[in-house]
Amino acid sequence: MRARRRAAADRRRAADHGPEVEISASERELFGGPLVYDTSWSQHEDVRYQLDLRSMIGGMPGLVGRAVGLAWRADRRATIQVAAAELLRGVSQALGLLGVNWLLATLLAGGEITERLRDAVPVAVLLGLVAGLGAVCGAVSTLATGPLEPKVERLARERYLERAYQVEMRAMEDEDFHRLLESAQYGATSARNMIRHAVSVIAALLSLAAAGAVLTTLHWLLLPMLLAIVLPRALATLSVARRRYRSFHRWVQHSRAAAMLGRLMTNTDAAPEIRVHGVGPYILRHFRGMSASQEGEQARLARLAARTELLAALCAGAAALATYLLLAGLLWTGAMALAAAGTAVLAIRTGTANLDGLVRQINYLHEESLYVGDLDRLIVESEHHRIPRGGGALPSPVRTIEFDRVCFAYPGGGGEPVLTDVSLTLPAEGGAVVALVGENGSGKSTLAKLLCGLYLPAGGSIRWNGVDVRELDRQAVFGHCAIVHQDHFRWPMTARVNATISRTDRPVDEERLADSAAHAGADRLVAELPRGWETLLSRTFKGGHQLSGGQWQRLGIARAHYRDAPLLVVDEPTAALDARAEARVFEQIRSLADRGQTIVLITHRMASVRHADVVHVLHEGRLVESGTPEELLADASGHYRALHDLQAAQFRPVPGQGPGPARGGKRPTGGARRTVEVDG
Ligand SMILES: Nc1ncnc2c1ncn2[C@@H]1O[C@H](COP(=O)(O)OP(=O)(O)OP(=O)(O)O)[C@@H](O)[C@H]1O
Repeated sequence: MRARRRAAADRRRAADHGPEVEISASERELFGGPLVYDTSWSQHEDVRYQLDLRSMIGGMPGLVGRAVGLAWRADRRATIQVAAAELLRGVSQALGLLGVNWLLATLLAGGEITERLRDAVPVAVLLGLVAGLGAVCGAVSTLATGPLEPKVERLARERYLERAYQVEMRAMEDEDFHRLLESAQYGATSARNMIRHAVSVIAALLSLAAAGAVLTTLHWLLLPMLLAIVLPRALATLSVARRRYRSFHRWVQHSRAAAMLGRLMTNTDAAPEIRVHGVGPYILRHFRGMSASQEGEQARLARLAARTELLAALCAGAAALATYLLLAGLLWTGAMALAAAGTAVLAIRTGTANLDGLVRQINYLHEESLYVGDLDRLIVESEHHRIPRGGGALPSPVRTIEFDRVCFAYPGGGGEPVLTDVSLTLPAEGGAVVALVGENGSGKSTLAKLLCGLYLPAGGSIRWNGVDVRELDRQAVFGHCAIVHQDHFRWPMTARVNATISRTDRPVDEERLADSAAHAGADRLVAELPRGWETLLSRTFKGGHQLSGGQWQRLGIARAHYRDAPLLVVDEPTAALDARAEARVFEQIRSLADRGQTIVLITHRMASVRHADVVHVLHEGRLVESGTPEELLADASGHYRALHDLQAAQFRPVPGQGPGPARGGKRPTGGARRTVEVDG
């Protein structure tokens, strides 16, 4: 017997949890097996279905209190307005119920009907006034909640964004911190949602309390009876919600993959292949296949929900029947007047009306509070990772920046050293081109980032005129530097913003802007744009314009020039430029150095390095050679020489083939190549 009961319980539980999600044929074919999405940023997927009735009721005051706290910080006046309006609405509901009781008692009292009607008029007027008060309170609450919600969201988002840009780069690359950053981004929207859910919860609770209070005044037994009606429905709502969330969790990868297939069909980049290679029907077939299995799951959930709700309705119905029998008994024995019984029926209906909504709202409130909790945690955590404020002023003028046995490893790099014992001195006064060369991954860009203060060394020190960078005001260090990067960011804004965003601390200087554009060879490009500097450089918006990679690169160079910083780091500046533009950039770099700026040039083009004043060669994170280009070339067994010779060899003529045509000429059918000497 017991075994049979246990088996039945197991079957029920299995039906509740649902079958393991089977790998569909589409999933196997398209993705090579079961999909597992990285949901590590969302730490709360499972919390939704851990919530039970007890923890829900216990946690409710804290949750509502938290929402009120958020609202209070955003707008005290609006918070008071909402609270007062909701409270008054609850009171008006209780008064309304009592008024109905009074009205019924007057109408059902003995005596002439005309007399009874006359007596009922003032009560009816009072009831109307109370109902009007309730309606006005509802309107006031809506009016105040409208602007309050976005204000709460804005404040929370501002806190988030502020912290996001004020932390060290190191933190941005720390896996745990980044996960928190991802998770906390939902905190602002959740804070806003909390206000809405909290207002609904307060309104429903007050309505329930009003009904409960009136029932208690009518007969003490009626309150437990109300709870007996309410409880099964509350439990059913929770159970259906939990089941839905559990299913969501299991099927999330499936539905996301199906949605992704849908998006691929409308993707502009994929559009040519979809048409020419006939990919459309193939994707559509798999989309249909993946969607069909989800439809089955939805049907299963609907069956279970129908069963649970029916069961709950049966229990609630039995409790309601018992309540009405009790009312009949009380009427029969004369323990309750007919008018009071009528009011009780109305109070029971009022009390149970918004119940499903109430349970759901508390559930949401709980869930949203977890994301708001993440935001709070981010605020605390980011304090530990914040770029220190204050610090010593930069020495003036900065003469040298010295790396002394600098070691560095990226937080996400598994502790692998990227720079080891790097010691070098950069002249920071009088103008110079300092080139950093080395193979891919040798640490050149990392060294440049340390130079600009984006990272602090893990070992050794970086000293500005002998002062450790850790003791300096980092904002001042940033202020001393400008960066041109091959992958510089393309701001989806106007050309003007793209060139001047490097100096937002002062109004745009038109003269300097024109000078920067000319310097970067971007002046003609801008003149040809449909709206010149005001042209929007983003296709996301109507009227936006798209630049080519090389054109973006020129704007990036103009941006760094516009910043007008004493130290300019140029990291592979010419990767997307044509040969003429490239030659021009290197000429400009030299002229900037001649005018007093220090240029740190990172490049693989050995031909451009020959104009540098000093070259540092990195190999596997170590500084292996330093010197002028001539000195380094003279060392036949050196790294620099090896890199140089390798690149020069690519331009030598292929044996047996004659010299190529003149620059810009057409290549003859014989396949001859142009000979270019890399170095003098
Ligand atoms: N943000 C990062 N997190 C973890 N590792 C990184 C990060 N950036 C770079 N690295 C690693 O550090 C090493 C040095 O990279 P770096 O970009 O400094 O080299 P590089 O000499 O500039 O290379 P390239 O010539 O290819 O631009 C590489 O092994 C790279 O994988």
